[in-house]
Amino acid sequence: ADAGNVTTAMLDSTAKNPASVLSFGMGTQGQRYSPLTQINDKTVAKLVPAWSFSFGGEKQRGQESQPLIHNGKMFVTASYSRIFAVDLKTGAKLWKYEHRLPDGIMPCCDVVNRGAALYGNLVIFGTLDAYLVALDQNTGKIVWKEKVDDYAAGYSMTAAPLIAEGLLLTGVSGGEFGIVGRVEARNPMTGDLVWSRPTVEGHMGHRYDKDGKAIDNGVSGTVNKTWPGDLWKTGGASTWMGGTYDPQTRLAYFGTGNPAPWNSHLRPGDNLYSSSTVALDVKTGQIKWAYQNTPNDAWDFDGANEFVTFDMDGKRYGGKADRNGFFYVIDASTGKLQNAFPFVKKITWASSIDLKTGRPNYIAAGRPGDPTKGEEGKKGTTVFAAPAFLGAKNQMPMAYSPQTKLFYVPANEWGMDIWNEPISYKKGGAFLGAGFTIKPLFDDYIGAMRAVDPKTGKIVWEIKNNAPLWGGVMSTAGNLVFYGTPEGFLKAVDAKTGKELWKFQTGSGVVAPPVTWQDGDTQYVAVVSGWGGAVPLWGGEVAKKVNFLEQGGSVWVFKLASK
Ligand SMILES: O=C(O)c1cc(C(=O)O)c2c(n1)C(=O)C(=O)c1cc(C(=O)O)[nH]c1-2
Repeated sequence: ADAGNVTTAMLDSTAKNPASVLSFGMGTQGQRYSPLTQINDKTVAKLVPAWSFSFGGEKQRGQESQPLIHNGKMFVTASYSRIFAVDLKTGAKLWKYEHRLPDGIMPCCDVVNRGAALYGNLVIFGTLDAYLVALDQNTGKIVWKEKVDDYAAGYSMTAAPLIAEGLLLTGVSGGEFGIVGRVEARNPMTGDLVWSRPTVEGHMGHRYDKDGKAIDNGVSGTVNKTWPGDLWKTGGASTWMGGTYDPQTRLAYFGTGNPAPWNSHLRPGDNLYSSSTVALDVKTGQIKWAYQNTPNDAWDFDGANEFVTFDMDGKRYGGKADRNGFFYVIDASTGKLQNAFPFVKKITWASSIDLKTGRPNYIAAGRPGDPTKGEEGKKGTTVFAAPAFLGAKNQMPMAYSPQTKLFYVPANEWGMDIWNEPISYKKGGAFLGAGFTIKPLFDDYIGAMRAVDPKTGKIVWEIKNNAPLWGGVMSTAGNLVFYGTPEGFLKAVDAKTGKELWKFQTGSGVVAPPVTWQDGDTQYVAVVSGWGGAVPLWGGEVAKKVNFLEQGGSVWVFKLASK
């Protein structure tokens, strides 16, 4: 494995350097593709555990972390803002850091963390009370610690930070509490703020320097143009899944979450830049382009999902499997929509996306009613909507394979009854103005691992899964796709056909993405196991149906038996 300090050049080429996993996404562009072939469609049947490491204690719940691999060590975060360094050869603990969390943290969707970032000699991660902590990779000692925002106002951090062009780029969580989403850039070695860019219009003409002074952004905007009154001040659009970065376009891409509150009748207008992808100039924070997936979002569809860049017909595009059920292919340099097609069977809020205007063709009856009309007492008319608010795809990252030219999307088929209620903003209170009941659509499955062709919009193959899929995906040059299931399995399937080739029971549900690397002559695969995340908390009937595994907290490492 690589030794020494992690540099920008190493991060920009980590996808091509199979000795390490230096960033979330297995490369900042987030393809989650490995060129390694020792473990392949012919050999994978011989994959066996090399070691397993327990996160221990009573603190379990959702484990969504993607491990990082560098310099003979694994860096893996765990629930409740913990991080471990583990010896790659032996699986022995090298150090552990447990952030001291105050009472009253408010993560909406479990006490999760999705991973850390590596830079220089540091490993950096965000905490549930909205701090960033940078530790020495060798000792686990704190090098710097910065408060990002006020947890009592609903701010938290669950995403892995992104390093691009030598800067640390992070988002914030808290869309359900009416926080204001933003992207921040810091000096990764010191934690000093370089710029901060809010993702809610009203702040639209501005970004902020390190002293909080507004600087013209170069993107013109008008306060109140897409937000009524003062609602933009509590407008959500949180950047809770973090971002990706493409060294070719030199842009960082951040998805933005739902506009707050959920009740869309309180905020007529598009509510920019909620439920969008924003492309940022890394050095300045200027928004180079923005594309809104769900203008005036009424279903908590968010737009937070990852934008993964790839080559098609000699051009650079980004793919995004949105919670709203459509898969978008967008010019990564300009933001121009190239294609948008459904990747789930049932979508009730829009019939299609107009490729000329980039806007959805709404189905009016798909929008929950206005409580001020008093249709159902204080509630607005309840509608059945699909996808459910937990999305056609949620936080679990998809993969792209340049070999098969397919995206591998962990999709879910479900709907919900949803209605609106009156609501006003109160600091630290849930800011929804809506209620819901999630419902399965089919008897035999909710999850569906789907191979999606970005060019044709065709689903090339699918594998149904009883429970909702909530872990991420990895593709490899060995013609393999790896993914985990809430039923506890890590699976390997044929990337071209979807045929199942191998599976292993990890002992708890898998809601985290696998990784692979090669140390000397041996290829390894790792995945974190530990059931949790939003489904058991918010899934209602669905959660009852799938809560069949105990909680857990461990990381599993595999290699071929003959090695
Ligand atoms: O709006 C937000 O700030 C925000 C944050 C998070 C989060 O940080 O985990 C989730 C969501 N929204 C969300 O809508 C959602 O469905 C969700 C699922 C999960 C999860 O980890 O399982 N987190 C979140």
